[in-house]
Amino acid sequence: MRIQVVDHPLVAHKLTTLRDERTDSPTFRRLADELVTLLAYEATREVRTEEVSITTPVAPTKGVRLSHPRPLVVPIIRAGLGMLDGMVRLLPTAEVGFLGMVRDEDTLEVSTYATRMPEDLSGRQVYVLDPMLATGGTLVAAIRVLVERGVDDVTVICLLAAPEGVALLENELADLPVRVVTASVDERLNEHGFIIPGLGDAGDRLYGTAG
Ligand SMILES: O=P(O)(O)OC[C@H]1O[C@H](OP(=O)(O)OP(=O)(O)O)[C@H](O)[C@@H]1O
Ligand SMILES: O=c1cc[nH]c(=O)[nH]1
Ligand SMILES: [Mg+2]
Repeated sequence: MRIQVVDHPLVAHKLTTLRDERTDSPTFRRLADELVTLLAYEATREVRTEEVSITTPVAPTKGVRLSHPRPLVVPIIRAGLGMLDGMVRLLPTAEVGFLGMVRDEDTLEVSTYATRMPEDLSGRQVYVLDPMLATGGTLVAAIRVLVERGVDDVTVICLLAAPEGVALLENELADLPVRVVTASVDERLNEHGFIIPGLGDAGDRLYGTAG
């Protein structure tokens, strides 16, 4: 597994406001959307392309276009939905599949409550969107589903990661073609499985359901 922390002043600036407890839901949604687009620019560096011949108004030339089949983008519902628009802004022709997953707040065990994706994903390149990589349980389960369906290239985009979650992915998915792109690897998890310093509960902050 490879991990890339995007080191860019605009990413750091937006992430700081996102973390701030005073940031309201509308601002949080907008910043998450903007951050994803910045992270996606790095995350799509290895998107599959093919050469094409075109003619400009003055001369023939060669260029590239996205290969077929197009990449599949999979937001992990619920919080990952807050990243979808920012991603498809860069990849407007991507196919979109959905995985609904939630972790039990006490045991931190993950369960899957919705799956809406093509059955056969043989040879597909996939971008998984989930703002938080905490214990890593959610992403390990999600990536296993994708790989079982034939996916051979997975890039995860998350806003924040914890070292514990990164280690779990490294251990559990060691032999799989997985790359994680994030704005930060934070210090640690607390006793409730929350990222420290983190940004709190991403789903609650996106959708105003805290408290
Ligand atoms: O790495 P993990 O320890 O598995 O935790 C990360 C998961 O927790 C959050 O989802 P949550 O279960 O709160 O669901 P929600 O998106 O519906 O709020 C977050 O969006 C991740 O999916
Ligand atoms: O810090 C965390 C950990 C898991 N899920 C969240 O939304 N936040
Ligand atoms: Mg949540």
